[in-house]
Amino acid sequence: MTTPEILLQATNIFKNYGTLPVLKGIDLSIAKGEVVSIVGASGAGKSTLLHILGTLDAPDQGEVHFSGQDLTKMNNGDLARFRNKYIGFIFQFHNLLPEFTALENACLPGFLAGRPEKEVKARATELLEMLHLGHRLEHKPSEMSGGEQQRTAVARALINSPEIIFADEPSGNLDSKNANELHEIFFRLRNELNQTFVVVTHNAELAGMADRKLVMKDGHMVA
Ligand SMILES: Nc1ncnc2c1ncn2[C@@H]1O[C@H](COP(=O)(O)OP(=O)(O)OP(=O)(O)O)[C@@H](O)[C@H]1O
Repeated sequence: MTTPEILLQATNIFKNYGTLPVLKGIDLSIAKGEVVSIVGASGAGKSTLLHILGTLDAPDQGEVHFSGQDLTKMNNGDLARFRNKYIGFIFQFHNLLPEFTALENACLPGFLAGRPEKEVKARATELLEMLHLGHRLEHKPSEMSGGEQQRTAVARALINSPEIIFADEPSGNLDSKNANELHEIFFRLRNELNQTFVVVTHNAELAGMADRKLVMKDGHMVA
């Protein structure tokens, strides 16, 4: 058996909000092509950890290595470029821009990366079609269902072919049918594209489907 390629490694992560200790020495590593779920009670520190792993926030102490680079040593400009190129995000509330269509929303990170417009639009169209949104390209978020909006956010997360996708309660706002469809998409993307996912979820079914389930309690990883 070949050793899995470690994509992301976090070591001894600590984070306080003021006097509140939230992360108390977290170690974890994520291999390429893995779907890892992070579960735990409300307030355990899951979102805080996800934000640090995704470079949206910095730890007070500890290191996050991505393909060997120490992200905690990068300046903000380099981090923003790094994030745009290598990381995709999916949040509970899709965070789509209301005045833009599905196609335009999905294109945005590609435009920010400075890629050619034609190439980005073609890829966004392909992704939206793959996510069964070919008939919704010109619809604005308010003209789409919750499931359609969230699938648009998936296309946006995938547009720059990120190495890793961080999802924070991605199905928290969906009914069970749309939630199941979204979960199936994650595993299809993993199986077909070897896409790596780290998913914070309260959905027991999704957490159980993951290759590994990490459990957080009071700022510690307990399993
Ligand atoms: N920006 C912030 N400023 C101050 N405290 C914060 C901030 N963000 C989070 N916290 C606190 O840190 C703790 C951990 O929050 P976090 O959102 O990481 O938990 P969680 O495990 O994701 O919870 P949930 O399942 O409810 O989303 C909580 O007590 C929260 O109130």
